[in-house]
Amino acid sequence: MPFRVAVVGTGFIGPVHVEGLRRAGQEVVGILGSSAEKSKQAADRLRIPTAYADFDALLADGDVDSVHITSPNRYHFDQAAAALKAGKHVMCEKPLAMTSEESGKLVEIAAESGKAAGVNYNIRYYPMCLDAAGRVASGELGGVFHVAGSYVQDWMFHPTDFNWRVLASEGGELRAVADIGTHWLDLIYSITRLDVAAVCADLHTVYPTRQRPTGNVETFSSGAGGDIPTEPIAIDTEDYGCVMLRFANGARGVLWVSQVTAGRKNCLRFEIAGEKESLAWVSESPNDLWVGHRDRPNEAVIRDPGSLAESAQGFSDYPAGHNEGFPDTFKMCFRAFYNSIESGGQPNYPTFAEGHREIVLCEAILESHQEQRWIELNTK
Ligand SMILES: NC(=O)C1=CN([C@@H]2O[C@H](COP(=O)(O)OP(=O)(O)OC[C@H]3O[C@@H](n4cnc5c(N)ncnc54)[C@H](OP(=O)(O)O)[C@@H]3O)[C@@H](O)[C@H]2O)C=CC1
Ligand SMILES: O=C1CO[C@H](CO)[C@@H](O)[C@@H]1O
Repeated sequence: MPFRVAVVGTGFIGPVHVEGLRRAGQEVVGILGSSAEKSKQAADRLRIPTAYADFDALLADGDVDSVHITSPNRYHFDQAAAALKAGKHVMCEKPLAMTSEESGKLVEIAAESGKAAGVNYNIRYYPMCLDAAGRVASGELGGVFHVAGSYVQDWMFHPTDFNWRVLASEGGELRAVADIGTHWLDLIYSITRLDVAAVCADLHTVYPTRQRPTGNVETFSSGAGGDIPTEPIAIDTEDYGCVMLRFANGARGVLWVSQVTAGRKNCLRFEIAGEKESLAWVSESPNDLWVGHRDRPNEAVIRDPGSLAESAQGFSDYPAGHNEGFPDTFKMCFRAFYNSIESGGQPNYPTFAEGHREIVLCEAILESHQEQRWIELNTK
């Protein structure tokens, strides 16, 4: 029997969850938007049986086993806590909450509930990222020397580009680092299993003032431009960040994030230098993994379900040459989540504890920037 799932949020990523859930074999039974009218429109558009009038109606629906939260960040804590307390499994979008106080409480609430609680760090589920993790776990790479990479976009490039994320009150005190940087940090953790022991950060707001349209702007829709009426608004979150990292094993790292780099639509890159070889991957060509050698020719590995690392088996459905991409990662993350619930085994998905760790890291990054010094994290 499929799990019966309700999705919260009808913007950019809510429908991606609906599609991913269906492709993962689960049943989407209901949807909630920011109003009864928005719920109804989304239910009609996406062919979902129930449109909820409000969150209480969703919680009261005994047909719902599981809730996927894709509302803006500031709602995550209340909605995830209430859903767990109502006996539902929860898959919440990243970042898990606005502060580590909230995310820490969510970890406790999840444990008390006995329900499954995951955070949608979907990028882990690109098959070549899972394959990279398998290579590191098998010892093929040897110990990690250092890690470098970036997550770069251009959808905030113009001062007329606006979204709720640019306001700390809506998305949290950190923007580029929390919104996309935590994907990179989570991915590197999932591949190397190395904890970050200290951070040193430099953040920058390129546009301290933006033009806010007087109506709502959905993620990745075009910005204000044209004739849409706007008002100037002070921006209290960063467009850019550079973070130096020290890992618990002594390895070093550097992460660069930007939401104002023209032409980079949604580009995550990493390069991991190990004792025996290096690995590199770019989300713009996600079916390829580069393996670098000093004493023999480098390798360009093309995704092929038959030759993926053992731990990546089952997370790639299409033969080599039939590319898998962004929507597939949602399907695979949800497959991992629901398979783990069904099997009753250890979580094989990004947990609330891992989502909490990202928020702790974000706070250390902000503190480092504000105090212009290295900040150590408790890695015990
Ligand atoms: N893992 C990934 O790859 C991605 C993750 N995300 C994460 O997903 C979340 C949503 O982002 P995104 O889809 O881009 O944002 P959007 O603004 O495009 O969508 C948010 C949706 O939530 C609705 N909403 C607002 N308040 C509520 C509420 N109280 N209850 C239910 N729905 C509500 C909004 O309605 P209305 O428009 O009417 O206000 C809108 O439909 C964020 O946390 C973001 O970080 C986003 C993109 C990619
Ligand atoms: O998680 C995310 C990944 O990239 C998006 C675009 O796809 C975001 O900006 C976002 O919140």
